[in-house]
Amino acid sequence: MTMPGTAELARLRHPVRRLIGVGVCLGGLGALGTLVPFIGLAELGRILLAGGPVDSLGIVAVVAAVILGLILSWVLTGAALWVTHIADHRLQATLRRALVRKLGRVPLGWYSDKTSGLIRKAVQGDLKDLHHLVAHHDVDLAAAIVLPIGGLAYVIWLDWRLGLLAVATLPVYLIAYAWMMRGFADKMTELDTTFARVNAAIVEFVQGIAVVKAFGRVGKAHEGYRQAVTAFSDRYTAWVRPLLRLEALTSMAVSAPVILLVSLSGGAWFISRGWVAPIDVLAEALVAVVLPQTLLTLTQGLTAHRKAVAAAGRILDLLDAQDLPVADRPRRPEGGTVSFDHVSFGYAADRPVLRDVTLTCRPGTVTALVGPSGAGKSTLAKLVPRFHDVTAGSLRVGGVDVREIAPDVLYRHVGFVLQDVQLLHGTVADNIRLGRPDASFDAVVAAARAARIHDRVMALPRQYDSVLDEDAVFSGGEAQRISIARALLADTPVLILDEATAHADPDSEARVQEALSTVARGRTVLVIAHRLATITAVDQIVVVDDGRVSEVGTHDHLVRAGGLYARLWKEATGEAEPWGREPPAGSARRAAAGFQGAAEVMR
Ligand SMILES: Nc1ncnc2c1ncn2[C@@H]1O[C@H](COP(=O)(O)OP(=O)(O)OP(=O)(O)O)[C@@H](O)[C@H]1O
Repeated sequence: MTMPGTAELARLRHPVRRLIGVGVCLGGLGALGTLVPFIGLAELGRILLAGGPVDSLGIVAVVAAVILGLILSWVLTGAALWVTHIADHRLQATLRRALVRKLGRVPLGWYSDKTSGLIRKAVQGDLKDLHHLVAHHDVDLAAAIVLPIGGLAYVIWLDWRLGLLAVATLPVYLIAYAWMMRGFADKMTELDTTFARVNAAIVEFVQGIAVVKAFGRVGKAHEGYRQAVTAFSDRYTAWVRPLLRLEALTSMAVSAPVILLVSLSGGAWFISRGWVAPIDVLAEALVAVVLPQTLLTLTQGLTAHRKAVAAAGRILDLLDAQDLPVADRPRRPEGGTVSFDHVSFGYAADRPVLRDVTLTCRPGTVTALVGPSGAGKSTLAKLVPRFHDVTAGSLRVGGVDVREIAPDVLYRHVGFVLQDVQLLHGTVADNIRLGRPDASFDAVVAAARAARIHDRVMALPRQYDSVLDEDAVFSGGEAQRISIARALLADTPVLILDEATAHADPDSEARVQEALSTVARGRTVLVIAHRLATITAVDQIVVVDDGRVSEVGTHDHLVRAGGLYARLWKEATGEAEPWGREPPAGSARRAAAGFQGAAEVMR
């Protein structure tokens, strides 16, 4: 993550820069107003201590000026904060909209556990953390600059030597503070890293508690957490303890008694030399006491500011994510043919995952991608709905390069059922309707029936109106069948199916396979097959090995060829004769019924 500099922060605050500017001006004027009572007190003293009759009119004028100054100061500071809080609300709304727009424009492959965590943090925490940066920091800073400058200007106007006296103790504080803050960023990074270890130890402990307990390792897991906490607390104490002692000493330099002592004793000497009048010393002492307050306000806001800057960095990282490139003049795909033409792709530039893949999948056929784990099957299939864009070659759907199809048109053309099914918080019917919100209830039921999930839904307390995670809790296999119903209702000409590996329960698996066979009818289907027994009857089996297509053919053809597929088939089934036509008995035979059924339905 990049820590934003001034330019980046200015970019983030750009939409509300005028409001912040108004807030800063009002805050600066308000800060000047706080000087009025102090100057007024000094002037009052000057009038009262002057010889001769008391100037009552002068007193009234000064008191009126003090009251007016106080009221103005409150009103202006209040108005400044009101304006910057409006800016904060506007910026939050603008950034929320920008984040939502960005989420709609990034490629699907951008979404991962890491980015989902970042989005959650940005929306839940980071936007709130910006509050200090927008609503307070600049106003505080304006006051911290204007108040000392105004106060000092007044004292210097009285006598320049009094100006020096007013800031006499400040250098002690500033030098000590700079010494304490040396290496602050590095120390904070170090502490953040140690604290991240504490968090990781907590997460590890909580997530793995079942396994840890089952294997009787609770003591060991506790130990990891204890060590992480001790390391953090040792480092923190080692850094902070000497600083606290020093801070206690140096903050004395800007405390009111010390400032008054310096001002009055120094002032007495000035008076004895005939440089200034006694009342001028009083005015200087009052102003000198106020000056350090602004510094303290700034340092107190330092942690909130630091948090806000880090939050701004994370938000900018999200907003700067690369958009999915969209063609200026998009074209519409015709039909459901999917063709890979010398396609290469890699997640990192120096590590190709797919190399020179050429392949055609025709409407009304089922193509199964098989191969060793990590060979690139999922990556290949996910290129079709543009989870990522090819790095070389071309991938066409309906005769048009996917990069030339408008994303919404592409998503209406290519549906996918992934292993990691995402069901949304909402009713069962809404979840099935996701791809076609205007579908009738009858169409929803028909899709659920075809996906073999209707009976299960009817057994729920509120049937199709049951809400996920409230009165509808589905097993992995059932969730997959809901997502199959969703794909069926969306009725896309091309369908990508990531065959579920997680649902080993034979009954659930057989039902998922049955459901898939219905979906396959009349479409171009690309199946990522993890169990070979389920795809023996498909039209085309594509063997992917280390990112290349190593074999293409039907089950019989590939088994006879005696290559990688034949070896995988033998391993999967334990058959002595790899060229045996019949799928093995038991669960594999049951599973095989799925895509065989699909292929038969299509013929
Ligand atoms: N989002 C990603 N970022 C970086 N590398 C990835 C990503 N997804 C997959 N890979 C890598 O790409 C390679 C191919 O992965 P892929 O998931 O396509 O293989 P697969 O054949 O589908 O494997 P499996 O059968 O185990 O699911 C692997 O080395 C994997 O680590």
